[in-house]
Amino acid sequence: MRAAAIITAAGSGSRMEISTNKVLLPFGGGTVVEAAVLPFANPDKFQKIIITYSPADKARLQEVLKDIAVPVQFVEGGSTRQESVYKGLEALATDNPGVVLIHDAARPWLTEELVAAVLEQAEKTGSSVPVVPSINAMKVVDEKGLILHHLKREQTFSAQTPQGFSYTGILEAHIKAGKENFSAIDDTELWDRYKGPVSTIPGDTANKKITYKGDL
Ligand SMILES: C[C@](O)(CO)[C@H](O)COP(=O)(O)O
Repeated sequence: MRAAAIITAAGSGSRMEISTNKVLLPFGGGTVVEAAVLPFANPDKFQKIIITYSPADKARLQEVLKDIAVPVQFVEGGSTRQESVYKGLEALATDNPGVVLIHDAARPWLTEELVAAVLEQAEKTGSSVPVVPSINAMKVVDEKGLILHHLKREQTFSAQTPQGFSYTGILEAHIKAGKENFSAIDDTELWDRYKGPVSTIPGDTANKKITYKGDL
């Protein structure tokens, strides 16, 4: 069974301090979002790509993504990443893919190899997230700015996207979170809370997320 992908492009990019959506900025002869979507444009592996958008960006996103080799569906995002992903999952109900990969449009350095590795692991175990070891010492800090805990570096990792899950499993996790009004940092947190531990695979240090101006 072929998979589906949800690419989250509805963010406001407030930390970038620019008026344009960062995913529409120029990148490698195209735009950031094109580079983030292209590794999924393999019709043998993916049956559909969902792009979640903010209304102001819809026309431009449609224009830059018009030649993708897999059917692309545009779904208006919500006010949070979690809400946007849930809307994307709902939009896949009739396609009912076996596995869905959820990716940030702001990660343009993604490779086809990492997509294939996430897909393979999610098909095997139901969940998959690429992680890279932390390069800095990680601290838990309280609201007064004081360090509460020093985390063991060998046990701290940065979670990347794409994050892959069984479609029915992650949809169920989102529905349960909605009922409990639980908000998560990403989909692995939802999976962990409602389905069980998430399988990690080695990430790619080049697969960075554009968050601040200097990241580009
Ligand atoms: C999902 C994510 O990329 C994992 O590292 C990250 O949480 C997304 O963060 P954003 O601030 O919502 O872009």
